[in-house]
Amino acid sequence: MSDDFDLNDPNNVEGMKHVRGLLDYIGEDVNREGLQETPARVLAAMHEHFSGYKEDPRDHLEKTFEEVEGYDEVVLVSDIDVHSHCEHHMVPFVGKAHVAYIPRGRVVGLSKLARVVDGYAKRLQVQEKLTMQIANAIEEVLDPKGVAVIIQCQHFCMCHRGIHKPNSWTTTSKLTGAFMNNPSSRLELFQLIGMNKTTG
Ligand SMILES: Nc1nc2c(ncn2[C@@H]2O[C@H](COP(=O)(O)OP(=O)(O)OP(=O)(O)O)[C@@H](O)[C@H]2O)c(=O)[nH]1
Ligand SMILES: [Zn+2]
Repeated sequence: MSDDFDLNDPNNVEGMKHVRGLLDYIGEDVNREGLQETPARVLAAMHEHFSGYKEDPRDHLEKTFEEVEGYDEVVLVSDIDVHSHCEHHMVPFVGKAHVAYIPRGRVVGLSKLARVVDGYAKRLQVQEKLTMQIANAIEEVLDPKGVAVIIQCQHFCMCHRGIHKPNSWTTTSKLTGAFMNNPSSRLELFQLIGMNKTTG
């Protein structure tokens, strides 16, 4: 159990009651030994999974660096692990995000792009909205010459329940500025990502 989880906090007391209700709902004996700490563990896990509500991910992009000798080519951070939860079923969707931008005079710390992804992913989401929120944040704060966000995920609600298609992947993308308007920038992006995609 994480040290900062307070069993006596009224919010947590109430939350644990709800988890016990769900355990009862699925037919469990809520009093058996193995489940004694489960309600608290579930809440602590939810704090982690949904920590994004406590932040404005755009804040991560405020600090920038200008001493980059005028670098104005593609900056791509690829294969950023995504772990989010769909808002329809509250089950995970997991995969990768590729985030790129073309700077206009200043660059941002590379880790901050992954922090923006996490800040929005750690909420209840739909993949399309997650894609747009990341792209909009970079667009608004950095005002770059172009932004590209491509997300590829497996949705547990589609893979492990319902239609049961465990091999299905969902790809979403948002391209702006040069990535949208300039075919050679787009081609370069896809080559850098290794997707070899040549959408025209
Ligand atoms: N567009 C979009 N749909 C999603 C996402 N995550 C889950 N879904 C879909 O949300 C839909 C919810 O459909 P409903 O018919 O209301 O719910 P359901 O009866 O549980 O649907 P099934 O999954 O088909 O059994 C499903 O088709 C899911 O595949 C997402 O990120 N984007
Ligand atoms: Zn779902």
